[in-house]
Amino acid sequence: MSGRELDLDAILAGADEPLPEGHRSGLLALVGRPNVGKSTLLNQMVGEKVAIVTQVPGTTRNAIRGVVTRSDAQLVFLDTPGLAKPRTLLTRRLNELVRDTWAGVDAVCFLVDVADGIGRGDEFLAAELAGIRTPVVAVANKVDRVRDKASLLPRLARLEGLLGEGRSFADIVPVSAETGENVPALLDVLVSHLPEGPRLFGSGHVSDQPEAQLAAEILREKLIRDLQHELPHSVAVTVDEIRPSEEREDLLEVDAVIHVERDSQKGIVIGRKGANLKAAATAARQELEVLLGAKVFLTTHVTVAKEWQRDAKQLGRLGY
Ligand SMILES: Nc1nc2c(ncn2[C@@H]2O[C@H](COP(=O)(O)OP(=O)(O)OP(=O)(O)O)[C@@H](O)[C@H]2O)c(=O)[nH]1
Repeated sequence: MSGRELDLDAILAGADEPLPEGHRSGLLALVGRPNVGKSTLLNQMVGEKVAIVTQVPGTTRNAIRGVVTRSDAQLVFLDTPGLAKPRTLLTRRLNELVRDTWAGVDAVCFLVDVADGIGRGDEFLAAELAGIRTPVVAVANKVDRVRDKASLLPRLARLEGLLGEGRSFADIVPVSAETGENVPALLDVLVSHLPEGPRLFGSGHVSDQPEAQLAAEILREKLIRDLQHELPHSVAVTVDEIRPSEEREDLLEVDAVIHVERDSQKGIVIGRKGANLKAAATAARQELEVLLGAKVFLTTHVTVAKEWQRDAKQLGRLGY
């Protein structure tokens, strides 16, 4: 009968999996001029656990390009669009959004092609990256194509100075995305720049709209964080879709349903004068705006799941 019941189980099972102490997680922006090897690197990093995912149709600009889940860490890679020449008000605004994303992620992974050499496209991006506080890890890709290994050192030295005076890369890691050489070391370096925290995605479940799933998990994490003493794990969150607002082009609408098991838990989730729910929803919205690169309008609805599941007639009326 109700697929909804199964969904809840899957979400709760994934989110409750025990994680080792010191587990890290975070968002990373993958930045680099066209053809430097971003897709190749991502495929190499995610390996079999690949979760290359489609973009939310509409105004979402930061697609989740891949999720790397290890036993000790989870890395969520965002692909931000390229910066355009700031000729019009629109391109200026769009560039601002890209910069906001770079500022809001935990680390930026900046790829260059050391075989081809560093060019004006890289310099342009580096100048933009120099203005943010987020740690930037420079990845010198395509080392397999540099035949004369002695020439690698001056190339890396040039890369080192690229951010300009007073600003340096958090790390510089030479790799070959094609052969996989040194890619495990790069992953370790990236993980070292992430904060401690639980997985953003449950264990391997990636839906056909992973941004919606991630939105649900972010809100659940905020609720659990605030209410863990009163509400041990008996809360699930579902988001069916993220859709562009019909009224405002730059706005995404997210409707979240919070499922609890008992009426008493509903009161706890909502809190006095709605304070608990408001605090969790605000924190979740702020994180989602970074993730999706757009303004987010988040609505929440709390429902007592057990009662729904028991009442077959009611479920029928609701279309389950
Ligand atoms: N030899 C070699 N080739 C590579 C390496 N990484 C990527 N390539 C090749 O470089 C080309 C571009 O790689 P992509 O991964 O598509 O580059 P991208 O940065 O995702 O490109 P855009 O989607 O245009 O931004 C492809 O032909 C890859 O096979 C590498 O480490 N060594």
